[in-house]
Amino acid sequence: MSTNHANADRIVLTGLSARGYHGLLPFERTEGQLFTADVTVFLGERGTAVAAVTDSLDDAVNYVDIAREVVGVIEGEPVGLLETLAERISDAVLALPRVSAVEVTVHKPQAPLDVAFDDVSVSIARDADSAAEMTPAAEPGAVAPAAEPVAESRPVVEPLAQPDVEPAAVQPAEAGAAQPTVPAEAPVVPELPDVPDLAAGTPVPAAPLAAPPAAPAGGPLPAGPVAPSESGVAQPPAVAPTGTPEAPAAAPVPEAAVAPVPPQPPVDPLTVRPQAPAQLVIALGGNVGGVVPSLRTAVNTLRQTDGITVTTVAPLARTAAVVSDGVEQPDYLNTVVLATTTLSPREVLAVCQGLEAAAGRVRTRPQGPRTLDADIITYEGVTSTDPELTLPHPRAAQRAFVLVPWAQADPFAEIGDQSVAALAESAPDRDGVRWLALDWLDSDHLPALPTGQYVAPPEAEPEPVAPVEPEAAVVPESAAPVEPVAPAEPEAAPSADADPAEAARAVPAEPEQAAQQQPVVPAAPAQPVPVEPARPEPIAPAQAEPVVPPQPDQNQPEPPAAPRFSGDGDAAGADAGEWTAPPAWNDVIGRNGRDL
Ligand SMILES: Nc1ncnc2c1ncn2[C@@H]1O[C@H](COP(=O)(O)OP(=O)(O)OP(=O)(O)O)[C@@H](O)[C@H]1O
Ligand SMILES: Nc1nc2c(c(=O)[nH]1)N=C(CO)CN2
Repeated sequence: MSTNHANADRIVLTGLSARGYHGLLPFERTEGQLFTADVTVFLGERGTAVAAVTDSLDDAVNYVDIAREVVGVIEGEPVGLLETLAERISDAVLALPRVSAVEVTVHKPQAPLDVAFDDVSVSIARDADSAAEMTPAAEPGAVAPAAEPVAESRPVVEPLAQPDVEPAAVQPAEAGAAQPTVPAEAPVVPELPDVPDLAAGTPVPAAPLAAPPAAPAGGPLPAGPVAPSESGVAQPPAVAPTGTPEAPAAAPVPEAAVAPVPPQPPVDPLTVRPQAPAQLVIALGGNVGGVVPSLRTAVNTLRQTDGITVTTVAPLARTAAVVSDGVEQPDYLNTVVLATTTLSPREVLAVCQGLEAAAGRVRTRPQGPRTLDADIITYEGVTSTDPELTLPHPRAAQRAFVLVPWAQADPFAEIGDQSVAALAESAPDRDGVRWLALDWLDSDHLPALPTGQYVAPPEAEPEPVAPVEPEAAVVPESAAPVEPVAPAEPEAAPSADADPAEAARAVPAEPEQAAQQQPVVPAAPAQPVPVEPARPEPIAPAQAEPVVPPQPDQNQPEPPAAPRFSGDGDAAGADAGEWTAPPAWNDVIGRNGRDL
């Protein structure tokens, strides 16, 4: 940076992050990884003076434009070196009006190093004059301007926080790799080995897991919370596990600079811990037993798990069961936990499976009823098609029972570049989201309705079927058309005093949508049903509490007949098949699923 800008007005943006495909290794070009840029933009002669007076963006440099330029370069044409990336960012920012100089630091925190490290970055400083002096034909960033003082033009590569790095492990990698567009003298500071690598290098797998070759997909995993080891930070997991990373032959490194590392089998990237805490989204749900205590226990366990930091817990949603086999199920309670983690993806999966086991989950069939389901929805920077751990979760983007609470917790969340909030509204089961409870973790007064099935009002005049036993009787709320479910705004969430009948009215309006959902049971039976308070799960947490039973609606008219419904996806009430009494809600919530 030129010293004449030292006191200049400036705009500073830090941590501008995007996924890029820069690097010398083939998998970096195919899988991509996180790049972050810090940019200090020095303003021209008048600095911010004019804008400060006019208060008009027309007289300012819009930081939105700066961010767009930077992210555009990161997401744009892949380059091999951080130096090149920094130069291109510098060029793009300098091209903005009123920018006189710029300082750029590019971070690559997931660089494929085979040692523990926090970050690697390249910093450059450029001013508009020196940029203009650059050879027009040259690739941006390819050639440092001759007129620029070396001290200013030379990229500074800063491997950070690497106290344990063995000298032999520090290799000129990106810098030393033959790059035709980079002048030989440019990157003189050795960069940590941005090379080797998944294929021939020695990334540090997560400590509790077996060595990479011994950690096949689906291999044994620790069944409970996992504490990260001090030294377990390793190369980033931004690699699809299905592809075998190629040997680094494509990234030639000077012979003498290569540490003698014996060839090793590829590492399963899902066993690798992130170098910086990775964003994590976990979905929790259950429809059997004491679901609320189970969910609370799961959240508390996550909070207490070393290597996981829970940042947000979404509202609790009551949702119609989404099933693939047409077999009816009680409604679910669902929530989503946002966290950061220093655990590897497989370690997080092990934690999730530990939560399920602790909740007494027994797998009956795929997507069957369960005391607790804990799925990893996204793990920052990791995509995987491994059936043992598919990331992002392959069905999450179509599941309102995940998307709705997730969007409540993070309105700007994205999955696969799509807005979670937008997906939530169009998800097929959107109308099956009956309500949300905001304070479900702490409230002594849970919404009146626990899980339990809900029957949509029959559409056609129901034919009498069989006399309905009072215990088994389930009563349609109304045979009249009902209002569609209101968008799940937090304000609309029922309070602890919510009227069960009110919630019961929240049924799908569309017959087709109703047909996609489970046959449902009225939440507010006309006659009181024997209600057992929910017994805590065996592993119930200290604050486990019985769920408030629904109150019968005394104003409810007697039903003319038991509702008919189809278990095979026909519209509720339109099926001529045998009517079966679904389990009353208290069967589900209070008896730990024994009657299912
Ligand atoms: N992202 C993921 N999160 C959790 N489990 C996953 C994930 N990807 C794959 N799996 C695997 O899925 C297997 C089945 O999980 P589970 O029994 O919870 O499925 P399910 O709940 O019936 O269906 P769904 O996955 O549609 O929610 C697990 O053994 C696990 O290894
Ligand atoms: N509403 C709802 N439906 C489901 C759920 C769930 O959590 N909520 N989980 C499933 C399998 O994981 C299948 N169906």
